[in-house]
Order: sequence, then structure tokens, then C-alpha cells
Amino acid sequence: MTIPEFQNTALEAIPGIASNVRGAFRTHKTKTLQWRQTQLRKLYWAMEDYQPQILDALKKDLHKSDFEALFTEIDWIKKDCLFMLDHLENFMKDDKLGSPYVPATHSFMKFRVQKDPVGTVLIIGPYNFPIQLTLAPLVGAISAGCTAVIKPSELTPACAMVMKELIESRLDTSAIAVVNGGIPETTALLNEKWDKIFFTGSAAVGTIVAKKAAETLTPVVLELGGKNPAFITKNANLALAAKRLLWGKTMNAGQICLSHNYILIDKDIVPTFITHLNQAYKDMFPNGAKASPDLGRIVNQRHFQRIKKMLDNTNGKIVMGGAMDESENYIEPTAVLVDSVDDSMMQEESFGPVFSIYPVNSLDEALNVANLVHRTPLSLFTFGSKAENKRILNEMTSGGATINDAFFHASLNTVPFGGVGDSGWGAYRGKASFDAFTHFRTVSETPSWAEKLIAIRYMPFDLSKLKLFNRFTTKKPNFDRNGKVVKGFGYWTAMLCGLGSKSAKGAFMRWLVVLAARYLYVKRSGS
Ligand SMILES: NC(=O)c1ccc[n+]([C@@H]2O[C@H](COP(=O)([O-])OP(=O)(O)OC[C@H]3O[C@@H](n4cnc5c(N)ncnc54)[C@H](O)[C@@H]3O)[C@@H](O)[C@H]2O)c1
Ligand SMILES: CC1=C(/C=C/C(C)=C/C=C/C(C)=C/C=C/C=C(C)/C=C/C=C(C)/C=C/C=C(\C)C=O)C(C)(C)CCC1
Repeated sequence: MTIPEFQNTALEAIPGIASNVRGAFRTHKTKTLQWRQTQLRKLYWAMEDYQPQILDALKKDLHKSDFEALFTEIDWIKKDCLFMLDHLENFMKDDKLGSPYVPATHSFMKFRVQKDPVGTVLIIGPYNFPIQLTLAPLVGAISAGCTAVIKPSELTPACAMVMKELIESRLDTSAIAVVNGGIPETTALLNEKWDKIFFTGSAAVGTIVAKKAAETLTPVVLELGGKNPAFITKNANLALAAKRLLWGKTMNAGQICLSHNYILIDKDIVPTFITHLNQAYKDMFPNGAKASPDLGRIVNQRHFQRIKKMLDNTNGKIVMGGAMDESENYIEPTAVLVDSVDDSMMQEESFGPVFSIYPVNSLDEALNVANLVHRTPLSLFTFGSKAENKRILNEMTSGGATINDAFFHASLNTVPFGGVGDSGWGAYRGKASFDAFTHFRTVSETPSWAEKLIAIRYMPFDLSKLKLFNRFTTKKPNFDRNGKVVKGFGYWTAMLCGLGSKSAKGAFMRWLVVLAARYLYVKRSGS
């Protein structure tokens, strides 16, 4: 059960690999339900059978504990396969279109939306959840009937090699291929023509991918990062907020696109919060974080140095943690109390177990700071009263949000996940994974017998016929030029007939009550 040494795919082989999967799409075999189901079933069992190698690879690459490896990577993909297998037939069905989208005049044209695979796709993965974030998009691509090339991150070489072996030994390699390598190999892949590119990684590389894709008008899904804020007000349960936010920075050693970069907290409660934070740390790591078998390590020296630099450059005060050991890329979960938005701990994406605490005078100030630091982060977290949480969600945009916890909104493989603005384009997971690789093709079919009925469209035109057509098909507005609803004859007639109810169901119920009352009255008067 040895994991092979990492090996780049030969650059000169890449055009051939891309061409093969493109050719496989043109055979149309991947469009059948049976092909998709078989691949998903095979992937499920490959995840099961390769579990020891994957656990080993995740340990080698990221020092990931078996608990996290199973919870967020292996079992995640197995659940993805099972979810898709349960719902695929349903997802693939045409949506038949009727009222209110298709008026009666078009009803015999059988309007429907057909779910077509977009074609041949390129999936580029990141290093932090190397298995989940590379194979989950693949589950979406297979489900949609696409052929695909995946390019795992070279920063997690053991995982990349296990994925290559797993896919090549178990899946249909004419339609699904793995290319391993770094920048040259990814650049060679980007030089090929794809029908869609699904990229997970940094905004900097996302920009390179989007620019390259734009040259050939190739659509892209971008799953990027963000400087994610957490808001804590005086109405929060501080002990719980501390514990949950610490969890968000310890899973995968904080190397999570979704985890908080900084905490905006009412200045009066800062000392109590810091006490709770340190207590939560002690409870989680009774023998210190370094000794914990559960805490991962930073992926490599470069990222270790990047996070260290954030701490070296801060003018803030470390109020929890602060230790590090370069020899094993260990960084202790660390909180830094800062007093400036320009501080390195506020300005850079942490993507590690470190975060800042920024005291504010009010929620107004917190919202101003958050919008200044990053207007469209991937996620945000709120710990406050119901009204405060609602206000934050209303006044701050983000890809997703969790109320009263760290990134729990992204803890399910079945609900849509994605960024907004510069934290990402598009979403996936659950049905959204199928949709991400599907083209929704509207199809209609004009029956020959209807020719006379629809002849109005042909030249020479006849305006009087258009008027007649509009009389049947065009609704009159129920609003005036100032945007106000006009309560005309139709409105009052409907209200009268509906006994004051605005809906047909309400009107029916009201008439039922009136008729029942009338019936009882008549019955009583008669007896
Ligand atoms: N939104 C999400 O789902 C999500 C998930 C994980 C990570 N991220 C983000 O990803 C970043 C960390 O991950 P990473 O370091 O693996 O990202 P990265 O952008 O460095 O690398 C991602 C992929 O792009 C390739 N790549 C790197 N440089 C390239 C170049 N110049 N040209 C072409 N391809 C290139 C890599 O080989 C890798 O496969 C963080 O910013 C994090 O927020 C986002
Ligand atoms: C309620 C019943 C039970 C108990 C249920 C329990 C204990 C449920 C607990 C659920 C928890 C704690 C789930 C936590 C999940 C968190 C996850 C999976 C986080 C995932 C994060 C990910 C994948 C991050 C991704 C990062 C990305 C994309 C970017 O980098 C029972 C079962 C006891 C009995 C019935 C009732």
C-alpha cells in the first residue's frame, strides 16, 4: 500500500489527454443514465477501498487526523455519490413548461427545458481539502454527463497520486483523466479548449484562469477565498462564541477558505471574550495544541512563512497562542488583538490557524469596517440578538453565512456552496453540482397542423392581427406611471367576488364559511 512518488504528467502528453476526453464526449456514451450511475457507484467503492491510502496520503500531506480525513474528505465524497445516485434520474428529467411561463397560445408547442451536459470540463483543485475539493466537482461533472480532466494540487502530492491511481484503476479512463503537476502543467491545460473550467483556489490564480478562459469565451466556476468577518455583540453568548470560533480555526489547522479572518467585537466585552477563548483552547487542547494528535499542520514551508509573516508584521498583541515550530510547519491557534484596519492581520487572508480581534464601538462601526476590509467575502458569522444578526445579513454581502457558529452553513454536502463577487462565481454541492455542469436547453416543438394558427408571424405583416393577438395574450398593468398599484374595476370586482381575499384559495375558504353559515341558519330556521 505504498503511495507512488509524485510525478508530473508529461507536458507533451497533455494535448492528447484533452483531445481523448473531448472525443469521448462526442461518443455520447457519458450522457446515458447508466454510464453516470456506473461511474458514481464505482467512485463510491473506490473511496471505500482506497480509504487506507487516502488516510495515509492526507496524513503525509497535511498531518490530517483520521477523524477529519473521514468526516470532511472520504465520507464526504461517498455521501456525494449516494446523494447523486438517489436523485440523478429526477435531476435529468426534462422540466415541462406550462403556466405561468407558457401562455395558452403556445401550449401546444410542448415547451420544455432539457438538461444537457456542458461537455468536456477541466477541474483544478486546491491543497486544503485535496480530496473533497477535487472529487466533489467531479461527482457533479459525472452526474451531469460530462467528460473531465482533473488537476489536483501539487502541494498535496501524496493525495494527487492516490487520486490518479484510484481514478485510473476504477473509472472510465476514456472519459475521465487526471493530470498531475504545477504551473506548467496547469498552463498547458488552460491552453486547451474546454466547455467549462471549475477552479478552486486563490483569487490571484482564479484571475489567471478567468483571463485565459475569457480568450475562448469558456465559462468558469471560481471557488475562491475571502477575508471573512465574525461579528460579536453584547447580546452574544460569549463562551459559546469563543468555543465555536476556535473550532472554525482548528479544523484543518484553519486552512479553510470559509473560516474567519477577523472578529469585530464590542469593545466592552473584549476582555471577557479573550478569557473564554483561552478557556476554550484549554478544553480543546489540555496538553497544548502541539501535542494534540488532532491538529493538522501547515501544508508547506512557503505557507508557514506566509502566516508567520502576518504575525511578524502585526502591531497587535497576541492574546492566545503564538507559538510555532518551523521544523514541522506547526503554528499554534493564535488570536491577535489589533487596533487598525491596516494591520497585516486584517489585510491578508489568514488561511491558517491565526485570526485577529478588532474592538468596535458599535455595530455601525463593525459593518463599516467589514465592508472596508472585504465587501464580498466568502462567508460571515454573527453572534448577536435576532435583530442584530438580521441587520448584519441585510447590510453585508457574503457567499454564505452562519448565525451563532463558525462556517456551519457549509457543513453539508447537499446544499449550495459558493462565493459572491470576488470570492467566487457560481455554486455547487447537492443539486447545484449537477446544475453547475448542465446546460439548461429550452426546447419547443411546433406541430405542423398549427401552421394556420401561428401564421401571423410571417411577412407581409398585418397590424390588425397583432392587435387581436395582443388582446388575447397581453395583460394590462395594474400599476400607474409612479409605480403605484391601481385599484380599478377589476380589482374591486375580484375583492367582492373573493369576499376580500386576495388569493383564490382564500376566496374559496371564505365562500365555504359563508355557505356553511347560511346552511346552518336555514336548517335552524326550518326546524
Ligand atoms: N472557495 C473555495 O471553495 C476554496 C476552497 C479551498 C481554497 N480556496 C482558496 O484557495 C487558496 C489556497 O489554495 P491553493 O494555495 O491551493 O490555491 P492556488 O490558487 O495557489 O492553487 C490552486 C490550483 O491552481 C494551480 N495553480 C497555481 N498557480 C497557478 C498558475 N500560476 N497558473 C495556473 N495554475 C496555477 C495549482 O496547481 C492548484 O491546483 C486560498 O486563497 C483559499 O481561500 C477556496
Ligand atoms: C440530533 C440527532 C443525533 C445527533 C446528531 C449530531 C450530534 C450531529 C452533529 C453534527 C455536527 C457536529 C456536524 C459538523 C459538521 C461539520 C462539517 C462536516 C464541516 C465541514 C467543513 C468543510 C467541508 C469545509 C470546507 C472548506 C472549504 C470548502 C474551503 O476551504 C443522533 C445521530 C445522535 C441521533 C438522532 C438525532
